[in-house]
Amino acid sequence: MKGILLVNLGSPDSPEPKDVKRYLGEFLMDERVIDIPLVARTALVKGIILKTRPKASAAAYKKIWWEEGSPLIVLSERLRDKIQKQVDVPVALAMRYGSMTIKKGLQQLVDKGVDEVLLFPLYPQFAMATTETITVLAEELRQDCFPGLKITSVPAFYNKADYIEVLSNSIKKYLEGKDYEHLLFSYHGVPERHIRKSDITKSHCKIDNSCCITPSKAHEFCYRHQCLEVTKLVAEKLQFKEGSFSTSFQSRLGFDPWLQPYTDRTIERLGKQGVKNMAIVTPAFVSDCLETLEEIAMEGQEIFHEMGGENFITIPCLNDDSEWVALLSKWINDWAVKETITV
Ligand SMILES: C=CC1=C(C)c2cc3[nH]c(cc4nc(cc5[nH]c(cc1n2)c(C)c5CCC(=O)O)C(CCC(=O)O)=C4C)c(C)c3C=C
Ligand SMILES: [Fe+2]
Ligand SMILES: [Fe+2]
Repeated sequence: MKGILLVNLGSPDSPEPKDVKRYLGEFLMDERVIDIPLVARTALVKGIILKTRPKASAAAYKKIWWEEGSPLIVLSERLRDKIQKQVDVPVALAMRYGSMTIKKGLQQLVDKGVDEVLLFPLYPQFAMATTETITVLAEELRQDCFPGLKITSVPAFYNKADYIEVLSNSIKKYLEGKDYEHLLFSYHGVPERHIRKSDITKSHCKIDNSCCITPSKAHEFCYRHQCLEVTKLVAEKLQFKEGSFSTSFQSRLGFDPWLQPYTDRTIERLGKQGVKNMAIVTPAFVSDCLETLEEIAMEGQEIFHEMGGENFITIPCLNDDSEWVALLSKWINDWAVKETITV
């Protein structure tokens, strides 16, 4: 029997510093997130980051935490439940980090008689820290704990026409009747080094103005290309005028160069340039989370107001939007019934 495992990033068990510390320890010790040798990673994460960051992160989590739990987890559960109503195969949900492990998710499916799993990383764009870390861990678990299981992974779906349509519709619906001069597409950043490491040609990605718009097979695994492409395809679909939208990257950590331009500096610049009304959308996340609800909707808004901006519109992620649920259910049904994955 077939079954689906949806996988999102994860959250701490609670917004208390001890739970945030445990969660960040697992997250940041992932070699596909902080991709330096183990000894240096351990020294950096355990010796420096985990000594100070959990307290500050816990304070941020407390500002956005819901009565039912972490927004990212609650919204992912709502998505799973709605999809389950539209597909005939069992749907489970797991998180790459934290207590809702991929191992538990696979076990839930196996307990229901599943022997063929569609592994669905809930990330539109490929990155070492998104799709790759999930598929690698799932394969390790299959070999170690579930040798009889067949696992098929859904690749990044950033350029699929039906995904772009659903995303565009949600942006359009949310902005209907609202006044704004500029729409910023803000994606989670990654260190530039990650882009070079994922370049399968080992020569294409220069992280300049041209590589990501010059056709290359590197783009199948280029996070920067895939982010820029989502902006381009949505802007084409919604017929945005040149100059009325742009792309930036948020949530950088540490001192290495990360993808630019940075979101906080872009918001600052827009405010300084006299933009009074801006909107912001965050298409690297399918569920609202700390990075959208705190970093963008709270901190981003504060920066904009300090720079003289007046109206800051944050567009929700796709969350459990009905068109999004219908699209994911269609992709799943195509796989379960027709043996094909259209994504
Ligand atoms: C597109 C998705 C994500 C990528 C790529 C990504 C890369 C990445 N992240 C960090 C460090 C942190 N990220 C944090 C939170 C966080 N990150 C993502 C998604 C991506 N991260 C999400 C959805 C969240 C929110 C989780 C939630 O519970 O709501 C955090 C924790 C918060 C904080 O202390 O700032 C850290 C740290 C690195 C180093 C990285 C590298 C590629
Ligand atoms: Fe590129
Ligand atoms: Fe992150």
